[in-house]
Amino acid sequence: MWLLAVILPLLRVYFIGVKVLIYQLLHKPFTLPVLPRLNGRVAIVTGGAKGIGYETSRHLASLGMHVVIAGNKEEEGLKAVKKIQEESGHRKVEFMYLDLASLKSVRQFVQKYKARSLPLHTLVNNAGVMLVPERKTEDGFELHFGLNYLGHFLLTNLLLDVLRDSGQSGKCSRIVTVSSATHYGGQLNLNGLQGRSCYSSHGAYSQSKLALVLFTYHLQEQLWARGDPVTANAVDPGMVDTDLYQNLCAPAQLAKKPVAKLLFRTPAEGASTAVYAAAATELEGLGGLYLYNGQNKTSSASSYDKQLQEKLWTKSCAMVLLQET
Ligand SMILES: NC(=O)c1ccc[n+]([C@@H]2O[C@H](COP(=O)([O-])OP(=O)(O)OC[C@H]3O[C@@H](n4cnc5c(N)ncnc54)[C@H](O)[C@@H]3O)[C@@H](O)[C@H]2O)c1
Repeated sequence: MWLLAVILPLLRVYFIGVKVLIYQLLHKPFTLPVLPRLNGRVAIVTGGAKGIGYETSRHLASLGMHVVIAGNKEEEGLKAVKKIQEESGHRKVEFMYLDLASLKSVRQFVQKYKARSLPLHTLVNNAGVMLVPERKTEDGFELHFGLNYLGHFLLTNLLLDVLRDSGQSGKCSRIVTVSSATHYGGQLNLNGLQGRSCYSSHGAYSQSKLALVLFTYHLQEQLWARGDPVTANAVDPGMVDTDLYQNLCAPAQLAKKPVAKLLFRTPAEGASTAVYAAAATELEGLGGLYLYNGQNKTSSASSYDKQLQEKLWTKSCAMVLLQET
């Protein structure tokens, strides 16, 4: 039983990792097309202070966007802001505190943001943690599920009215959610979402990334049904050399270093699909996509299961105490 619950998710994640690395060995990183200027438009990038999020923030700022880096490490966030401002000469970059592992913090962030009466044209749900030993969020949820998925679920829902009001036909607001190839190995355990009897950090991470894809597709259906000028897409950055791998065990860390040098994407390359989803003209009005290396790909079979999407949505609303619409 333990073997199945712990070893199988680990093997699945490593198998997927090897497949991604082979792909990256054989394919060049995606090159961004020329993107339009986005002066006057506002973006929030969660976890935008480092790694893929930092590169996403930097690129969106270079297109003229007002970028709000939302994160739980103030010093790191302010440093990132300064660096982007100095490099680009673009002043409209700022940090706002947001701890996605706390539903209270998510609500406070949204309250503060709304009090400023700023519009919101792009929300990049990027922040995440991976392979963390068993831990719970402030609200008692398994950490990967609570932070990577539920925090973003609540954040997006609370910001939907601003996104809706800021979008218009032909110029939709955009929600870009960073998932991962590990979602292909993810299994959503609706009866044990808050943790498993045998904890697997690999299973927990994959589950949270699958939940993000299910959420994106269901959200897009709702947006279309209401005729809202907002689109929602999921992106997969590939395997990227960032601090996300800090929780790998020591031997895996050692093995990762040379492999990462050769085969991992740089954070800027990893960010390119998120930037593409956030800004590309050819994606105007398109939603419910799973973008990888700049292309629309098929996500896992279970991510298209409409019943599962609905059940997850209903359960998530109950978990974050949000009234279902
Ligand atoms: N690096 C990869 O190979 C890879 C592959 C697939 C998907 N991803 C996804 O890309 C996203 C970015 O990861 P990365 O590789 O840049 O890692 P990273 O560790 O460099 O960045 C993660 C960011 O999330 C933020 N964060 C963590 N906990 C938070 C919290 N409680 N509240 C708010 N922010 C928090 C961190 O401060 C950091 O800015 C993640 O969602 C990750 O799952 C990464």
